[in-house]
Amino acid sequence: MRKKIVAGNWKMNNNLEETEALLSELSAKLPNTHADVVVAPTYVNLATAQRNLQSSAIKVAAQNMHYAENGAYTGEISADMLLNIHVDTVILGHSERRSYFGEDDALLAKKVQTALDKNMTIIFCFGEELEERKSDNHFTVVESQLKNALFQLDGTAWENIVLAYEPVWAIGTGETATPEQAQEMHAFIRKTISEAYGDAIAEEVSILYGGSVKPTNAEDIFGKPDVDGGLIGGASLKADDFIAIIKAI
Ligand SMILES: O=C[C@H](O)COP(=O)(O)O
Repeated sequence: MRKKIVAGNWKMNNNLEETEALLSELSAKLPNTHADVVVAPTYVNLATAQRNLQSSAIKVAAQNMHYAENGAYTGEISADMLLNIHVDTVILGHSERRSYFGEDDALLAKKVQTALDKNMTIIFCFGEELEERKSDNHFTVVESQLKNALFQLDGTAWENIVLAYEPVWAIGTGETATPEQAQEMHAFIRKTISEAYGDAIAEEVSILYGGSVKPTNAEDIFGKPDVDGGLIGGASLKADDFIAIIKAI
């Protein structure tokens, strides 16, 4: 049965002290849950987070990585550097990486391949912009994001991939996709995977929703059959909100 996952993407927030305080509050308040709980602090605090969570059920993920093994890539982080500090999960393709740092499908395909070569778990983000939804192109956009970055992989790769559908118009805006919009897109994503890889693989892939998930809407969104959890931004920075979202699953 596919996994339920609640992941917190802390983006460029929280200094060292704030990171440690949030981690200890989350550890202390973490409810019993069947879901995997993941947090993705900023790079400089990853090793600390990993150390502080050694005896916790909360997993640590990185927010990005480079595709190269090592070398002259100023400001970048490799898969081996993450694995060296025992971080084996990485978020790739977040819309902020795509729009502010020019990451396109071709680059993401390389990053995905490197992460898979290193046997890492990938939380792969994608989703349409507002104009694309308004012009009724959201299904086409999502399909092409998936096909361009992921559909060159063989079937076994999907064991290491978690999808995160994040409509860009819902990220940090307070405007959430309705549970029905999320379900409609998640069902479309699963059908698209099924057509390419077959039902068995499509049924096992966890598909998270991201975009203004809050304690007040989490239960309705997570209640939809093709929504397997969430990638949470703003609300994951407040322990009580994040815990409430975990409880909602
Ligand atoms: O990675 C998380 C998403 O960008 C969602 O962010 P948000 O919950 O602040 O809208």
